Amino acid sequence: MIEMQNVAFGYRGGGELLTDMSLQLPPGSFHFLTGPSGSGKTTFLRLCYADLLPTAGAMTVFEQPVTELDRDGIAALRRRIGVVHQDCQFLDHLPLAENVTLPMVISGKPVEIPALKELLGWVELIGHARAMPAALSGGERQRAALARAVIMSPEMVLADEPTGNLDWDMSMRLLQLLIELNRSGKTVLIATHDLNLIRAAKAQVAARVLRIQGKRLHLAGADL
Ligand SMILES: Nc1ncnc2c1ncn2[C@@H]1O[C@H](COP(=O)(O)OP(=O)(O)OP(=O)(O)O)[C@@H](O)[C@H]1O
Repeated sequence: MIEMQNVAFGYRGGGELLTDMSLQLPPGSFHFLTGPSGSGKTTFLRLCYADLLPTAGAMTVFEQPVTELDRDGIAALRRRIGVVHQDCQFLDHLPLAENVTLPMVISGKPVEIPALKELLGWVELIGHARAMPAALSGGERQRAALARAVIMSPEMVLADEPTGNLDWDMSMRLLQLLIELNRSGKTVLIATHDLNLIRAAKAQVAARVLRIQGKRLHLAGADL
């Protein structure tokens, strides 16, 4: 699903932030990505959904070499990936339901109310459909962001510190949703610094852990 061979990335004007990364993320797999603050986790996720392109090496997403895709190709690739951003990125003047359905509206797809209700029910936000983003708790925001990430039925879900500001119970609720998505066949990749979250997940799914250390990507051992 994602394959990297000796991939490197550096922001313009800086040196290499990530270097010599080789990796295979098979379809249906569940991975965590961890590493110190500033090590490049968000950057790595952005490479995965072709928001950034490698500065060296070979990388394919859904078997397509990302550096050879044109704008339409990249847009088509992104439609197959749902992203939960670190800061949720809601439009503050739109109620929750409109924020969740935004990807459908943008791509010109009709919003089917029963499907929307089912999705909001799944994330336990039916009663908050008309709430404005500012009136939501951290956990509600993250669940709404997850609903928005999966409304287009992506094959892969990437989440950037989805439990960053949540208490343990709320983190577990969100983790459960991500595990359910994986059990329904979706490939899941979660960036987190929370080792307890990783341990809790590993008790339930065959999750593997990638760690960024010293600009390189390592597959962590079974001890974590
Ligand atoms: N658009 C950008 N232009 C230049 N440098 C950037 C840009 N975005 C991030 N960086 C730098 O790249 C490095 C890695 O940032 P990134 O956000 O990927 O790390 P992270 O591991 O996700 O951090 P955190 O855990 O704190 O969210 C940081 O030093 C950051 O300042």
